[in-house]
Amino acid sequence: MDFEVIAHDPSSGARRGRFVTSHSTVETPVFMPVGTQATVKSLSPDELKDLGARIILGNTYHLYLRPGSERVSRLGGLHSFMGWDGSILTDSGGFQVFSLARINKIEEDGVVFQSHIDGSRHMIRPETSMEIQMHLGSDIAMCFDECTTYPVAYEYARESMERTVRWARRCKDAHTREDQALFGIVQGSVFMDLREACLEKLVEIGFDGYALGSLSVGESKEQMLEVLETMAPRLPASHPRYLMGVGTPEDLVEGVRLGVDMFDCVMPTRNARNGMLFTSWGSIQIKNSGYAEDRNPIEPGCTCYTCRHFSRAYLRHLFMARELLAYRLNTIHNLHYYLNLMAGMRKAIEQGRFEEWRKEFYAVRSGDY
Ligand SMILES: Nc1cc(N)c2c(=O)[nH][nH]c(=O)c2c1
Ligand SMILES: [Zn+2]
Repeated sequence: MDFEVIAHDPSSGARRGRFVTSHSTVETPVFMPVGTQATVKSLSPDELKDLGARIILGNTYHLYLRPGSERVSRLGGLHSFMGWDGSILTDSGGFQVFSLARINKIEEDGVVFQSHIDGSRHMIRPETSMEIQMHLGSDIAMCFDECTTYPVAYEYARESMERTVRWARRCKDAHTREDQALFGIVQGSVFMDLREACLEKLVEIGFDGYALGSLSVGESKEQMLEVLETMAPRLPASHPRYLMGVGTPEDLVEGVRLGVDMFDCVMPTRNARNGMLFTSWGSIQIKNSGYAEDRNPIEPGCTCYTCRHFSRAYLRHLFMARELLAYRLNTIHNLHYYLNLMAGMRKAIEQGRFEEWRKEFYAVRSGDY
């Protein structure tokens, strides 16, 4: 998968890039909406496309358990199964296995766990994760890894990171699908020596892109920023840099400033379903009674379908009545906000004015995060 850096911002590590998969051209920096169970919740592929999404994320753990990756393969692969003709990145399965399933044991060979759906016992090995993702047919697969929680003891973080590197080597050896890129995931928690050692070993193995995992898992913003400031610039400049599972609008801006190219996070879609709507000055909780007769759109000037057609009063009514349309309209707005934020940063980098854009971004925010 060829990654091209088109422009560098003169006053930060921000960069504008592009990569092409067999399904779409992806302009970076990019935000990937999360499509956990072969759907970005409540939206159709056409609506995603209209919002400007060109790559989405699928969860390997979920799709393996239901409907099953071999079934998806028999049905033509994930793109045709879900009717999405853009690009798809599937995560490693590492995160959900460690965060959702009941872990029975982590051993050198892989992880034995019980399904959160029916309690059935499974074992995912690095080779299994590769088989699942090759069956799904995503454009980008992620190496199987252990996503460590926070806090974690240094000794455990070291052993886990070293195992993740051995698993990455096994993933590379087991990955045989030519039309699918494979990214390595840098682990090591908040310990910089472990992070740097991990990156060095992953680069020796050689991947199509490099991700930073186990961030935004409970560490402080300062700790996350410290890892980002140390590691993002060290990820190979000629390859896509991917910050997994992050984050708030501010996290995206700081990640781009430090040279990150790809992001995914459930925040815009999950918060939409909880009635938390993003705006340029911060966020609004639509259920607040103050919006009961507010004829304004979520954000005056927002060009999304929701803001062009509906008032806060109506959106509050739908949310209080638990109408399904509430989740759809809120999701459309929040994803539009995130995708539009990335488009604004891409344009600012092209124009060499990212720092100026960043100052404007913070100037209008009320910091209510
Ligand atoms: N926030 C995160 C989301 C994820 N899907 C992952 C992952 O798949 N692997 N490893 C990770 O560290 C990780 C972190
Ligand atoms: Zn809007």
